[in-house]
Amino acid sequence: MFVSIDGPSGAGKTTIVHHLAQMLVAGGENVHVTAEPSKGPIGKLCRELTETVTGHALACLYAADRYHHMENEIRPFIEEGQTVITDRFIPSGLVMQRFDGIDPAFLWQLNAEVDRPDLAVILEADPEVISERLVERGAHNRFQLSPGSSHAEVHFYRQATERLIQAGFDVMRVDCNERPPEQVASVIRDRLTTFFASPTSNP
Ligand SMILES: Nc1ncnc2c1ncn2[C@@H]1O[C@H](COP(=O)(O)OP(=O)(O)O)[C@@H](O)[C@H]1O
Ligand SMILES: Cc1cn([C@H]2C[C@H](O)[C@@H](COP(=O)(O)OP(=O)(O)O)O2)c(=O)[nH]c1=O
Repeated sequence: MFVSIDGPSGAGKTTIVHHLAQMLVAGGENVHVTAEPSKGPIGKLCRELTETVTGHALACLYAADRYHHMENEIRPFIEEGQTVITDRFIPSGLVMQRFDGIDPAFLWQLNAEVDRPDLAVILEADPEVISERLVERGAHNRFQLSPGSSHAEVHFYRQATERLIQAGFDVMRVDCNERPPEQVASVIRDRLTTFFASPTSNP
């Protein structure tokens, strides 16, 4: 089982991944939590270079990290029978580099050969809500610093989500405006429980 969690900065990805993993482990699942940029060599480069490298070069670097992450971490853990949850995956790749003006069709092509998650969760919240959370938490990157960045990110996410649905991804959109993180995580856990119960999902 492979689950990705994406959504605008401040929507709650890292918080929800933590709660979801705890809930699944408590329910007896073997869970491996990971994130992008990954902890691998290309992910390390991504982290070092996001503030200074832009545009197509950065988009290619994040895509390279994703392919390497998939081959060297995600697939092996899935093959071991673990449930892999990643904090950011393809949807982030379709969204973040748009801040540098990259064409969504180019981003789609760059990510076209990446394994699809069994469930791509998109956390949704209004721009006003996430920008408030970001002020409280602090910005993590240059994309979160410009005024109106939350509005732009929410808009890019809507477009990316529509594209994923159109391409046949199993997308779960979760409203994170009002619900506390534990409740968001339990809504996702309930959806995953239906996967675990299905005879084809756990060979
Ligand atoms: N559902 C929620 N309701 C209220 N606050 C939340 C919720 N989810 C996360 N937060 C808070 O919002 C901030 C951003 O959360 P974080 O998990 O870092 O988001 P992301 O990883 O999407 O950038 C943190 O301070 C976190 O405690
Ligand atoms: C996966 C991915 C991440 N990023 C960037 C966005 C962030 O700067 C960084 C991930 O940082 P992170 O700490 O996950 O951001 P936040 O918690 O605020 O959501 O990587 C991209 O630009 N493209 C990508 O494809």
